[in-house]
Amino acid sequence: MKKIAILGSTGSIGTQTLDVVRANDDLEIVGLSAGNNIDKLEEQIREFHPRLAAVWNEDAARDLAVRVQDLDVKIVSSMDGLLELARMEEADILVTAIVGMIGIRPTMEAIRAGKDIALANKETLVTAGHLIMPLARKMNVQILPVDSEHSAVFQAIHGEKKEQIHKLLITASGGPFRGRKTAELRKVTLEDTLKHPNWVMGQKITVDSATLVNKGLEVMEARWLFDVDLDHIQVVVQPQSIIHSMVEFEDGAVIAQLGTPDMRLPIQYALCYPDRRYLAGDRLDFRTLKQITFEEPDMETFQGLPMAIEAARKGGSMPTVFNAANELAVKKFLQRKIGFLDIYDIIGQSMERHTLVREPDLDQILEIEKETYQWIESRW
Ligand SMILES: NC(=O)C1=CN([C@@H]2O[C@H](COP(=O)(O)OP(=O)(O)OC[C@H]3O[C@@H](n4cnc5c(N)ncnc54)[C@H](OP(=O)(O)O)[C@@H]3O)[C@@H](O)[C@H]2O)C=CC1
Ligand SMILES: CC(=O)[C@@H](O)[C@H](O)COP(=O)(O)O
Ligand SMILES: [Mn+2]
Repeated sequence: MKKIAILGSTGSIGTQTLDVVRANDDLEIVGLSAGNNIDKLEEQIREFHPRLAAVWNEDAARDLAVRVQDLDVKIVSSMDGLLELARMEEADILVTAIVGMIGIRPTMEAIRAGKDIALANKETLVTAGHLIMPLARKMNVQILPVDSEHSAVFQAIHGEKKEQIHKLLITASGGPFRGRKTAELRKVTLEDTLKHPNWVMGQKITVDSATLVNKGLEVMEARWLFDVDLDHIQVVVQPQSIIHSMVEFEDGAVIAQLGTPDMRLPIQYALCYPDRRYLAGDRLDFRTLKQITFEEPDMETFQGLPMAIEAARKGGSMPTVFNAANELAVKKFLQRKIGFLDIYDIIGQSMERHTLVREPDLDQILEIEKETYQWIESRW
C-alpha cells in the first residue's frame, strides 16, 4: 500500500488524484486538505476515510469538525494544520495540489519528514527551488513531477544519462488568445480568458496559460527539477496539446511524450513510478488525428514568458517577485478589478522596483512576497 496525503484535495489536481486512487487498489488516502470548500472535503472524508484533514479557514474547520464527528478523523486548521498534514507519520508521499506559493512551507515540512513529493504546485519550486532541491537531496526524497510538461520530460529521460541531455523542449498550447496582438487583448473578458483550448483546470492556472505566465513558471520549474540551465530550455507552441514535451539528446535524437490532455496520466505516473498502469479513458488514434503543428511563442504580445525568463536570469529573489505579483494580479483579474493587460503591468513594475536579494532564505522569500503584495495594493 502506498499511503497518500493531498494538499489541496478539493481542486482540479486534487480531485483527479482521488480518481487515480479510486482506480488503484494499492493506493490509500491518509490525509486530505482544502482551503474553504468543506462541502467537497466532507464528501471526500466520507468516501476515503483519512486519519487527518486540514482546512485553511479556521471557521470552516470548526464547522467541518462538527459535521464529521461520527467519523474517526482529526480536523486541523490554518498553516499549522497544513504543516501537520505535510509531516503526518502515516503518509509516504504528499501530492502538492494546492495553488500558489503558500505551498512552500508544507512542501518543505514534508521533505524534512522524509516524504516523497508528487509536485503539481509549481509556484513553490519557482520561488524556493534553491531551498527545496538541496533539501530533497539531503533527505533522500524524490520530487516526482505532476505538471504535464515536466512529467513528459521525466518520462523521456527515464533510463538516459543526465549529461547527455542537450535541450528540453517545453510545449505550450499558446492559450485561448494565441494569434492575437496586444490591441486585441485590451478588451478580452474573464470569460474569454477562462476558455482554455485543451485543458480543464483551476482558474488561476487557466489565466496563467492565457498570459503565458504558466509557461514562464514552467521554464523555471524545469530548471530546478532537471538541473538544466536556461539556455538549454526552449518553449515550443504545440497548439493541440498532444505532445506534452520533448527532450533533445546529444546525438540529436528527440524523445517526446504524447497523449490526450488528461492529467490523470502524469498523476498516476508520479504515484506509481516507475510502474505504468492501465488508465481508462480516451486514447490517441493516429488514424484520425489530423495534425500536430508547431509555432514559435509570440514573446512580444504575451509578455508573461519573457518576463519570467528575465526573472529567472536575474535569479535570487526575482522569481519570488514575479510569482507573487502574478498571484495577486490574477486574483484581482478574477475579481474583475483589473484588465488582462494590467497583469503584465503589475508584474513588470513590481520587478522593476525590486532590489535583488541573491540567496533569499525562507523568511526573506515570505517577507518579499508580503512586501510585493503591499506595494501592489497601494497602487491598483
Ligand atoms: N489543474 C491542472 O490541470 C494543473 C495544475 N497544476 C498546478 O497545480 C496546482 C493546483 O492547481 P489546480 O488544481 O488547477 O487549482 P484549483 O484552484 O483547482 O485547486 C486548488 C486547491 O488548493 C486549495 N487551496 C487553495 N488555497 C488554500 C489554502 N490557503 N490552504 C489550503 N488549501 C488551499 C483549494 O481548496 P478550496 O477549493 O477549498 O479553496 C483547492 O483544493 C497549481 O499550482 C497549478 O499551477 C499544474 C499542472 C496542471
Ligand atoms: C496541464 C498542464 O500541465 C498545464 O500546465 C497546461 O500545460 C497548460 O497549458 P498551456 O500553459 O500550455 O496553455
Ligand atoms: Mn503544465
